[in-house]
Amino acid sequence: MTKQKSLDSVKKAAKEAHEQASVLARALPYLRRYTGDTIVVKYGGHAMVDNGLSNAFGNDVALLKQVGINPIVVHGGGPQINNMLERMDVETTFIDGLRVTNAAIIDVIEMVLAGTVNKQVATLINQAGALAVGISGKDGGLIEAHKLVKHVWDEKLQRERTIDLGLVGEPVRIDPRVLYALSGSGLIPVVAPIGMDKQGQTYNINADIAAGAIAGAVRASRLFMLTDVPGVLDKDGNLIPELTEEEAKEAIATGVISGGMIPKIETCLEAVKAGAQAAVIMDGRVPHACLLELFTEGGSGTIIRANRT
Ligand SMILES: Nc1ncnc2c1ncn2[C@@H]1O[C@H](COP(=O)(O)OP(=O)(O)O)[C@@H](O)[C@H]1O
Ligand SMILES: CC(=O)N[C@@H](CCC(=O)OP(=O)(O)O)C(=O)O
Repeated sequence: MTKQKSLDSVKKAAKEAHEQASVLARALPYLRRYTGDTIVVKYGGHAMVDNGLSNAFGNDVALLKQVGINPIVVHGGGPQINNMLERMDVETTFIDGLRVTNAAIIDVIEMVLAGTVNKQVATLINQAGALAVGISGKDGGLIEAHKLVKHVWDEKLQRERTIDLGLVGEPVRIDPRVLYALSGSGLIPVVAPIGMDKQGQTYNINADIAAGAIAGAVRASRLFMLTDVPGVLDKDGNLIPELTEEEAKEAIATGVISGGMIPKIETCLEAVKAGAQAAVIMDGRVPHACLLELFTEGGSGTIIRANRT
C-alpha cells in the first residue's frame, strides 16, 4: 500500500515536471519574438490592493526581465490617494476620471504616488528576485508636462467649454534617457505618474496617460493596460479581441464604449500613433495576465495595433 502510494506520487511528480517542461517549450517561439523588446505595463491602483495578485504581478515583471525583455512599469494609485485624503479629512472630486488637483493637495498626491506606492511596487518586483528602481516622472526630466486643458460639451450652452482641473498635467515631452540607462543596466524602472513643467511646477498625471506617452516615446512593442474587465466588451458583453481606430471611434460614438474606458482607448490609440507597436487592454484580476498575453497563442484582452497599410 505504502509502496503503491509512493509510486503514485513519483508518477504525479513526473507528470507535473513534464507539463512544466512542455509549457516552457511552447513558450520558446514567443520568448524569441520578444527578446530585447520593451514592454510598458500600466499597473493600476485597484489591482495593487489584492495581495495575491500583486505578488503574481511582481513575479511576472521579474520573469520578463529574466528572459531578456525590458519591462517598464508605470503605476497608478488612485485608491491609495483617496485613502490618504480621507484620513486627512479632505474631500476630492473627479471630472471625467481625472482628479481635480488644487495646490493644497498636490504635495499629498506626490507623497503617495512617488513615495509610498512607488516604493511598494518596486519592492514587489525586488522581492521576486529582480532589481527595480522607483522614480517619478520628475527624475531625469522623464516627463515634461503642462497644465491639461479639458474641453467638455456644454448641453445648455450648446458649445464646448473648458474646465479647470487645477494642477492636472499632460505630458508634452518624454525624455527616455533615464529609462534606457536603468533598463540597459539590468534594472527595471518603476515610474510614478508625476510630471513637471520648465518652471518646476509639479503636475498630477493620470497613470494611463503617462504610460501611453512613455510607451510611444520608447517605441514599446507592447503597452499593457491592466484593468478590472476582460478587455473591451461589445454591446452584448463579449470580449472584442482586436480593435481598429475606426471601430474604436464607432464604439465610442454609439455608446458601446463609455466612462473610464474612453480615455484608456484614446491613450492606446495615441501610443500606437506615437510609436508603440500595439496596446493591449487586459484583465489585471487574472493572475499572470501579462504572461498569458505574451507567451500564449490566444493572448488575452483587446489589442489595438498601429495602423498597418
Ligand atoms: N465597452 C466597454 N468594455 C469594457 N469596459 C467598459 C466599456 N465601456 C465602459 N467600460 C468601463 O470602463 C471601466 C474601465 O475603466 P476604469 O474604471 O477607468 O479602469 P481603471 O480604474 O482600471 O483604470 C470598466 O470597469 C467598465 O466599467
Ligand atoms: C489626474 C489624475 O486623476 N491622476 C490620478 C493619478 C493616479 C492614477 O491614475 O491612479 P489609477 O491608475 O490607480 O487610477 C489620481 O490622482 O488619482
